[in-house]
Amino acid sequence: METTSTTSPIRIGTRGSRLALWQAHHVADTLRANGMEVDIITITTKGDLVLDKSLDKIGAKGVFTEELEESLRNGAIDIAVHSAKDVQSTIPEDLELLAFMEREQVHDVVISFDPLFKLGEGQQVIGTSSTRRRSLLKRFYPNVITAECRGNLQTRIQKLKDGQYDAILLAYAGVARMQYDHMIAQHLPLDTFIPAAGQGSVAIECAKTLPLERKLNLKLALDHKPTHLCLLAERAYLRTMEGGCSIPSFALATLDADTLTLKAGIISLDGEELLVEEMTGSPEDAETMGEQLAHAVLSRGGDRILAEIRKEKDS
Ligand SMILES: NCc1[nH]cc(CCC(=O)O)c1CC(=O)O
Repeated sequence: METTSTTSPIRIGTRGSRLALWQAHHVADTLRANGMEVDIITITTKGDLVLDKSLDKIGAKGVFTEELEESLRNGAIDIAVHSAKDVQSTIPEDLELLAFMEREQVHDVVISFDPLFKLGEGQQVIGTSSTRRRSLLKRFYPNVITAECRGNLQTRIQKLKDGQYDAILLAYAGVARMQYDHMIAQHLPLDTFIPAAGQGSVAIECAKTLPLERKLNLKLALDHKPTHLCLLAERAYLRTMEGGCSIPSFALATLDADTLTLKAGIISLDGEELLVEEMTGSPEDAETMGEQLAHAVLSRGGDRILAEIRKEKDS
């Protein structure tokens, strides 16, 4: 077979979890469809190894990304594939986010072996590892008991099966990609369970030194412009909040014709205080909007909520 590519195959670096591999294969398929040759290289990260600690306790930024970034630097891989949600808000100076792939539905879902399960009915133990989901549960379903649930999707579902929880909360995107749709008991509404910045999109990272022609070809094949614009706004919000994944903040941008809408906020760990701000503007101003919205949230009490969260974490 003849190929249009005259250079060496694109080496795609990925974590080894099933979701990560799905994402890497999604990238590989898309690149092949664009006439490129690819190799997938699996790399184990700290986030995959340390399963007995809650993510906000491991604390280090980028527990899922560090090893992949090192491989970009030393040239072992050309691109790294991440869940956009797991990419820290500020990436190292020598690397860049080249592309964001078209976003899957962005909401959270309730997963249970009981198809009739409904949040808030009776005594329920809900598994989650995200401070955002835990805080939102406390606010909107004050009677549920939340329990730590870490690990990759298969591990979490196994824990659910073992009876550790009545249900768990997950991102729809991962559930759909792993074909666990049949276990969805409830779809959580976007107006209350606002997702984490970047949820549902796949991010492509590379070293700034990757040859320009290669970068352009990759971007052309993989980048979804509307998703990219939305993620610029959400990530600027996250960066300005200095949130990281351990802070219960959330941000969701949507693009409708030529109007970008950004809704974002923060919630206290006990769920008592919820701040949500919304803003519309031009997609050209995506990053400025994220920054402005963060400043609005901070000045309206978000700074105090953040300080309290940091104090609780340090104690
Ligand atoms: N932090 C783990 C993680 N990173 C991305 C996803 C789901 C898929 C996505 O949002 O792209 C998940 C699991 C979850 O939150 O349910």
